[in-house]
This record gives sequence, structure tokens and C-alpha cells, in this order.
Amino acid sequence: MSLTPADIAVGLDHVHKTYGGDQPVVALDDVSVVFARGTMTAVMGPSGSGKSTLLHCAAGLDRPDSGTVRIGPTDLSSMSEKRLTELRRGRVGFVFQAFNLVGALNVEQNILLPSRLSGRRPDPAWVAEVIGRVGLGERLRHRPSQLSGGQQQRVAIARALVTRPEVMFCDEPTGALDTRTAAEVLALLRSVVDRFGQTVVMVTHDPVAASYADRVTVLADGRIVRDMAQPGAERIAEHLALPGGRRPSVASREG
Ligand SMILES: Nc1ncnc2c1ncn2[C@@H]1O[C@H](COP(=O)(O)OP(=O)(O)OP(=O)(O)O)[C@@H](O)[C@H]1O
Repeated sequence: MSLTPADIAVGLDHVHKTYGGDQPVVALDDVSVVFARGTMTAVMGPSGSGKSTLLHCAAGLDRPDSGTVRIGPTDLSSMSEKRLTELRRGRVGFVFQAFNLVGALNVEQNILLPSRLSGRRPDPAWVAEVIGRVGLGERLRHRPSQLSGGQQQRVAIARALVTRPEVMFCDEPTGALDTRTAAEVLALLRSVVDRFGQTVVMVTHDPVAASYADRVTVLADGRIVRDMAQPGAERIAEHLALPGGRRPSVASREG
């Protein structure tokens, strides 16, 4: 299926990224990839293969040495730092392994923080819908320290959604969660794709987490070596080149 420009949420074209020093490391080596709107993609690969660098370049957190990165029609390469910051606040959402909530703020204040920072008043109906979807209506006055890990990650997902970003980047969103809680968070991410048409790009080491995605892109040594449409967890595990030939254990996907 060929995509029109309007179908593309994020596009990288011939992106190179090298980290300097005495012995330069090529983190991304001529990477071209597009992430379609309203889909969930898992980015996988061994440690050091370039997954975080790909995510950071795609999100405008880091700049490639060459090649172009687009969010929608917007080319990030020529943008000033100020405009990139604005873009990250309004058009991109982030979810991290360690949740990264502000401990001094309650759930509602955390969720509304990106809107406050971007100076835009969020649509109350949308905020209510997001809070309802993540199931935190009873917990709005709680502090993050009063919540479980899974609840904290749901707050982080709500916070990422509240500006209606064009794309949500998730870096190991279930890395700190037990299997059951991870399954709930993955089902939530899947539902925001299916119900809201949200675009999600998720870095993960876990084949079960990746099996929730529409597509799995595998990196090795800074290059895309595999691109699979809706593979099951078993097939993902078979195709992952893990260091030392170790295969991850695969528990079945719940729910
Ligand atoms: N700031 C940096 N300075 C120097 N080298 C870096 C820097 N960030 C990443 N690298 C190197 O670039 C390569 C790709 O790193 P990256 O973090 O993107 O990999 P990754 O696939 O996300 O790894 P992991 O799964 O361990 O998080 C690695 O060799 C790494 O050591």
C-alpha cells in the first residue's frame, strides 16, 4: 500500500547520525523510514543499535548530521531551537520508561502541564475524554507517589495525549512494569491508536509489547534490517538478533 504525504505522521529520509569523540560511533547509518498516521510501530533491535537515537532525531530532541526529518509536512532540519521547542510542546507527545511525572503536582496538574507550558488552553471536553480513557477520574487529586507504576504510566500517557499530538513517542513504556500492568498499558496505547487515530512510535525490547503494534521495525548497527507487518510475538523473537544469540522468553500476549 503506498502512502500519500497526508498519510505520513513522521518521515526520516537518509538520516545519518554520528556521535563524536576519539572513536566516532555511527548511531544511524542512512535510515529512511515513514510512520503512517493512526498506526502503532514498535522499534526494536539490540542494545546500541540506534533505537533511542532514531526516536530522538524523529522527535526533534536531537539533530541528524545529514538527511531530513519531517513531522507532517514540517521539515525539522531548518528549524531554530526555539521553534523546535514549540513543536515538541504542541505537536509531539512523549512517554518514558521512568514516567517522568512532576512529584509536586497532582495527577490533574501533571496532565495539564504541557498545555500550560505551550500557553494553549486545552479543550475541556477533550481533557475529560482523555482522563476517562486512561481511567484516572478517581485519582485526579493524588500525587504520583500515591499511585502504582501502571497508574503513573497512565498519567504520563494522558499528559502526552492532552495536546492532541501528531505523534506520540514512547521509549520503553513498559520497561519498569510487571507483565500484567504492562499488558494494561499496552492495551491502553493500542486503544488510543484505534479510538483516537493517534500515531504511536514505541521503542521496546519486549516481543510481547511489540506484538501490540501494527508494524515492527528492527535496527542493527544503525540500519533498518527488518520491517514486519503485524508479526506475532513468536515471529518477532525469532527475527531479533540478540547479543550472544540469546532468545527472549515469550509469554503470550494477554487480552
Ligand atoms: N551521547 C552520545 N555520545 C556518544 N555515543 C552515543 C551517545 N548516544 C548514543 N551513543 C552511541 O550510539 C549508539 C546507538 O545508541 P542508542 O542509545 O541509540 O542505542 P539503543 O538501540 O537505543 O540502545 P539501548 O537499547 O541500549 O538503549 C551506541 O553505540 C551508543 O553507545
